[in-house]
Amino acid sequence: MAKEFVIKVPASSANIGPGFDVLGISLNLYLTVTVKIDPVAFGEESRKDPNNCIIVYEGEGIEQVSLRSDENLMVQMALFVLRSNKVRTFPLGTRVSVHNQVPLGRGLGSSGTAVVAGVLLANAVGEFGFSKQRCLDYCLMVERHPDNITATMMGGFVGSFLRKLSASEFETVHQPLNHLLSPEDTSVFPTDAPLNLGTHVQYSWSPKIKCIAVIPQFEVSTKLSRSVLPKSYKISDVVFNLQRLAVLTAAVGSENPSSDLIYPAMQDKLHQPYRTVLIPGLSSIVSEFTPETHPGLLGICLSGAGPTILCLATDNFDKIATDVVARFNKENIECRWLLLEPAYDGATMEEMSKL
Ligand SMILES: Nc1ncnc2c1ncn2[C@@H]1O[C@H](COP(=O)(O)OP(=O)(O)O)[C@@H](O)[C@H]1O
Ligand SMILES: N[C@@H](CCOP(=O)(O)O)C(=O)O
Repeated sequence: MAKEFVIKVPASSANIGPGFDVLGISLNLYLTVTVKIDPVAFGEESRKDPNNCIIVYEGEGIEQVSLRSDENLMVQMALFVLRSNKVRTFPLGTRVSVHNQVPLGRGLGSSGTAVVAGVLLANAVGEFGFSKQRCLDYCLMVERHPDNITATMMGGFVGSFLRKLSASEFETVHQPLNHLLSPEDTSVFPTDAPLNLGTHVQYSWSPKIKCIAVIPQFEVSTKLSRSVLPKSYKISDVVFNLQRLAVLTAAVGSENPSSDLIYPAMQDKLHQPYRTVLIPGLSSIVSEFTPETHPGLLGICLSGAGPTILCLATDNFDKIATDVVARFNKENIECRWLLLEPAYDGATMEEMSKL
């Protein structure tokens, strides 16, 4: 029996200034995965792969993403979920065609899209019928900051936290990633993901607010960008962020969003100041661009772990974006920019046919 389905997963921008590892918004830029399971058409070819999975890829990341099923993050993630549920490989004749619009290593949550797509892929292939909440558990085993993943999966503007783990859950969750994703012995099924690892809420977002993403032409991996952060913080810096976080989450949902509230509420002392060493121009950009210099601008911050800059605005999108690009150009950094909106549906899976 042949089967076809399409998985569509939006990009995300995490942190939004003060919400480090807490806030995320899904954006209408997509990783789209078309899956065909057809033993007659693809059985012979898929047999060449130890996991019966043919991967075809186009779009962002084409030069760097591995097409081997045991090295590709999305497919590794799907295999982890399949094996957690006692299914060793994909069905014979599985062909996964990826079209990716999400640039890699730019702070737009590409790894989150790959992880979420992988879990939905396994859910569909294995016919497990997991809810999105259960799918999140598998994602949060691998990405231990819930901000991107939760926004990408659930859609819209989202706040989230991870729950406290028992000692045995801690061991399950914190095992080395290669034990989970590239196990040496594929005959041993991994311990299943603990239940309800993440809790989230979806906040209101004014339809007047658009997201300008200014995307530099260089990559900063999230791992590197987290390595420059301090191990502990001054209480005054933590309080600075908490105060702004509380105001920001309500201010962006207002019918008439106010830059008087949003601009100062998007300031941060927990991650951006430390990441300036990796992103030339960052500290000037987030301080020099204001609602006074650029009417229509509501607030400006680093997107995720960077290097993309996120500007929230209600007007003058071209002017704001091209001026940020010009500021990066002064640092000899080329950029492109996109005008984006929240992707409210989050990740979706549509079954096309079952023949
Ligand atoms: N579509 C994809 N398919 C497979 N792997 C991907 C895909 N997108 C991202 N990745 C993996 O995620 C890495 C980037 O993740 P990360 O450093 O967290 O940056 P980002 O800010 O884009 O999430 C890539 O180097 C690659 O290993
Ligand atoms: N809170 C994380 C978010 C990383 O987002 P990404 O889009 O860069 O993967 C962080 O700031 O490290």
